[in-house]
Amino acid sequence: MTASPPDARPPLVLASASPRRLDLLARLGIVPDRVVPAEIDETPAKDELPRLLAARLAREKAAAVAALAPGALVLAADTVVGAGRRALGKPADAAEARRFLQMLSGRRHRVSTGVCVVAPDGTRRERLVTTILSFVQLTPAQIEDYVAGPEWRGCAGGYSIQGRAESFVRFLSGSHSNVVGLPLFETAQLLRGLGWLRP
Ligand SMILES: Cc1cn([C@H]2C[C@H](O)[C@@H](COP(=O)(O)OP(=O)(O)OP(=O)(O)O)O2)c(=O)[nH]c1=O
Repeated sequence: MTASPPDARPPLVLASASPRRLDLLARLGIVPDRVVPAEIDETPAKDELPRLLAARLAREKAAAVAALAPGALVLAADTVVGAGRRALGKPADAAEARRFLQMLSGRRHRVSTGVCVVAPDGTRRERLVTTILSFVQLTPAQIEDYVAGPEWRGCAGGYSIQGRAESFVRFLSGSHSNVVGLPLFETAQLLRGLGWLRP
């Protein structure tokens, strides 16, 4: 009889260029074996709802990287800010970040993250997590000040809750890590469900 190898888990590939996702996984004690950012078109389809966009893009990122990483367990995510029916992705420039913050000021909005895992045998598991937030009314000076800094860059909705923008958040209901880019409770559940993480 041959003994099973000490760690028979497939290698984990994180399909993301986001340093936030790497940091969040580290909080679960997980260090991916490889990081392979997915190159996909993130343009929303016409009238696509924000949360459905997040789910679709996570699925597409996972599929794109799974095709490049046979034998691996691939984890991908996508975070979208939803202001009503409008999906706010990563602002292209400061002017767009300013418009996004004006839109979010004094309002309730949702942040949705799609998480998709593809196992080596092609099994796909997904979760879609939504957090509800409410921003205080921002003054024009607050918005200008924020946009003059670096924290809006690369962040859906033009803000980063892990920085100064936490002071804009009057109310949050749901997962905080979901807003930062990866809902940790649900991600751990997915990995446990596939037997990759111990129960
Ligand atoms: C709302 C919000 C978003 N974000 C980040 C999380 C995501 O990195 C980013 C949303 O863009 P995504 O397209 O989800 O991710 P990404 O482009 O950074 O990385 P990749 O596509 O390679 O996985 O916004 C924060 O860090 N803090 C916040 O408060």
